[in-house]
Amino acid sequence: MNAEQLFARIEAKRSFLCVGLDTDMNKIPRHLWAGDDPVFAFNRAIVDATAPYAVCYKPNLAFYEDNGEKGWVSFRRTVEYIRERYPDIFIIADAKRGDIGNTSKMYARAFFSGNLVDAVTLSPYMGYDTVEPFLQFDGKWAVILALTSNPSAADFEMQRLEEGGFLYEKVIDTSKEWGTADNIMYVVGATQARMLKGIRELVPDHFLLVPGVGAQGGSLEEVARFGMNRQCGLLVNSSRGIIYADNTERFANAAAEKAAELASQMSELLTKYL
Ligand SMILES: O=C(O)c1cc(=O)[nH]c(=O)n1[C@@H]1O[C@H](COP(=O)(O)O)[C@@H](O)[C@H]1O
Repeated sequence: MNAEQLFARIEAKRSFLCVGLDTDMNKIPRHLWAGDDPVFAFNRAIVDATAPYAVCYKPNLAFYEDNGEKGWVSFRRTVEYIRERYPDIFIIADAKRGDIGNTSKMYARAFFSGNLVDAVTLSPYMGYDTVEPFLQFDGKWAVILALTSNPSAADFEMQRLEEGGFLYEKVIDTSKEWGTADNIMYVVGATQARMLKGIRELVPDHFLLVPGVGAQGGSLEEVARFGMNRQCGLLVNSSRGIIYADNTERFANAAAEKAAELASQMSELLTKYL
């Protein structure tokens, strides 16, 4: 999928919502625990309920790896289910990988061969050869961490450089030359919305993955005001705020309501800023 196709899907649904599948066994409703794969059963219900409002799903690998071998099976079943039932929906494996070229090549194959997912989140701090293998797959994306939503973003990303600017700006400015706006996206936390104005000067055309609305307190309105471009250019993620809206038997309906609420705000913001 390229940027134009992604934008077409955003326009069709009037939503730029990414639902984060950060599925924690301890937080899913008890009645699901008895089945053979409770995580998959939960994800399937969440996906079926939220698909009308979402253009993207983002399973975070940590939540699957925590369950060992079974976790990897739940992850695979989830992405295969989305592919089969909702082939238009973009899938990001939130794995935050990044290693020497020879190793990154294996990570890229693990996620992209067999069309498992469309994109993988990557840490850029080991440089070009960590990202390059992910750019060798047609239609696939590297999602590079730029300015993250966590308080500790101040430790490195927000460091001022002697040459001027912040380290995250250098990361964006350098790495944008490695690929194009059709295969590189940047992560910018919604809690950093005001910095989006400067980021848009560096990458006016790139898509940005923006987590941090909902549970982390970021403002959707500010994200759209400072970050939207001509092709929307935003995928805004919410995980806990949607998938754990309720932990009774009506959890999927509650998730759908939260997703619909966000999508309706997004529709208004598309009208206002696009
Ligand atoms: O790469 C990410 O997705 C990510 C980057 C970032 O800066 N902040 C951030 O919260 N995330 C991820 O986005 C999701 C946010 O989840 P909620 O806070 O529950 O909506 C989690 O999977 C985080 O790991």
